[in-house]
Amino acid sequence: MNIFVVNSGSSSIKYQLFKMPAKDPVCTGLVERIGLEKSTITHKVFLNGEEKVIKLTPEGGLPDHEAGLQQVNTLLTTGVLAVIQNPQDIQVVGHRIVHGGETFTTTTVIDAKVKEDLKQTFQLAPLHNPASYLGIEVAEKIFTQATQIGVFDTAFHQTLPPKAYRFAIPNQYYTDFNIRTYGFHGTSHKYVTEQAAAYLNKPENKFISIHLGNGCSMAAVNNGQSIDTSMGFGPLSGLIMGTRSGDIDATVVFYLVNQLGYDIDQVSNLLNKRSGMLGLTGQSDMRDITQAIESGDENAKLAYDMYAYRIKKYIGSYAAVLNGLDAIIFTAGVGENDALVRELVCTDLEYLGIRLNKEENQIRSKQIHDISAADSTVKILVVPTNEELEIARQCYDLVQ
Ligand SMILES: Nc1ncnc2c1ncn2[C@@H]1O[C@H](COP(=O)(O)OP(=O)(O)O)[C@@H](O)[C@H]1O
Ligand SMILES: CC(=O)OP(=O)(O)O
Ligand SMILES: [Mg+2]
Repeated sequence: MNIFVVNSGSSSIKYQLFKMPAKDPVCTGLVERIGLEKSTITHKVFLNGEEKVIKLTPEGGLPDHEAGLQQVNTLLTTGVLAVIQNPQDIQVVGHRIVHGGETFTTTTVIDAKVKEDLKQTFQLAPLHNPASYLGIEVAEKIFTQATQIGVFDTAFHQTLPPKAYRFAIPNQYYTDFNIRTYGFHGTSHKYVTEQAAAYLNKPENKFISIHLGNGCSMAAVNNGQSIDTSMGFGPLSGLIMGTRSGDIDATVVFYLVNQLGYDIDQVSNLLNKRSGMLGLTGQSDMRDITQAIESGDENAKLAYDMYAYRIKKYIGSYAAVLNGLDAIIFTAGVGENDALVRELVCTDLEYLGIRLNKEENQIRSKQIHDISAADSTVKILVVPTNEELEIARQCYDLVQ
């Protein structure tokens, strides 16, 4: 079964094509800088164990998601590296959807009613859900024979107990307006904790999963069930991220509005798009910020310390709610690649039984990698995430 997985961001599309049940993708790709001048498409095809890469910079850029996916369709269907004959060969398109709200608690076939309901979630995840919706509309036009399926970041966190997901505001805000913690990156937290359980041969386990990409979140996972997580009602709270503030006292919002005259859109723009590492250092990509540290930039150093300190506080908190700890898991772009972040996080956590092997920490690997010292009672693992594979699996299970 040909399952095409689409992970639409506000200015990017990640995709993978699977011939399920095989778990290795036939091709993968990334469309970047949609809506800007220098859009790029990096398309990789895997043929007999070999990787062939096509890099495109379309003339005049890619104005929108439709243009991006149309180009991807051309790459899939034409030339010597074509992987399907025509778009009708795709039976399922699996979409990553960040926020499912109260309505979508599990993997769902997308029809007109679902699309209507999805619009209600736009203001809950303004950076993400409108882009996913666009991705669905475009995929419907191109892959006309395919069943479109949504896989929600929030679904894995449905097991949170009320004491973790409720806010201490009057009950009516929960009962009437569904204001509660939902949690995000669930597909990734699920995937990496399952991988870790298999790797450690520990079906019963207490794990802390640390997903550090552009968006960052942590989850306390007990025997495969999420019991607490750092993102909340929307994907803004918790850890310090590329451009998002993470946890911040709500009093700051009142002050911005009442004293500095901000309107609410300006506050949202500030906290979602201009804060986090970008606000602290002027850059949001950790590779650039590491370079700044190397050239002696004090702001960059402080920002790294703050970033790691926030993660450390959540590790302490989740070790407490789990009442024990078998492993902490680093994943996603920063978690998998940034040795300095991992070292800062793991320093001075001996009390919890966390001891890093600094040499192993420097080694890059595409496989699961144990970076804990021999005397660490808690395993420290780097587990490459694969949200697209997890989405493909869930789609396959649903249509089988
Ligand atoms: N080699 C690297 N060293 C440090 N950070 C990296 C490296 N490669 C990627 N990153 C970080 O990973 C981030 C992207 O992570 P990713 O999981 O792809 O995020 P998203 O899915 O949210 O776009 C980049 O913004 C960058 O900060
Ligand atoms: C939920 C979320 O923050 O997603 P991303 O990391 O892809 O921005
Ligand atoms: Mg991501």
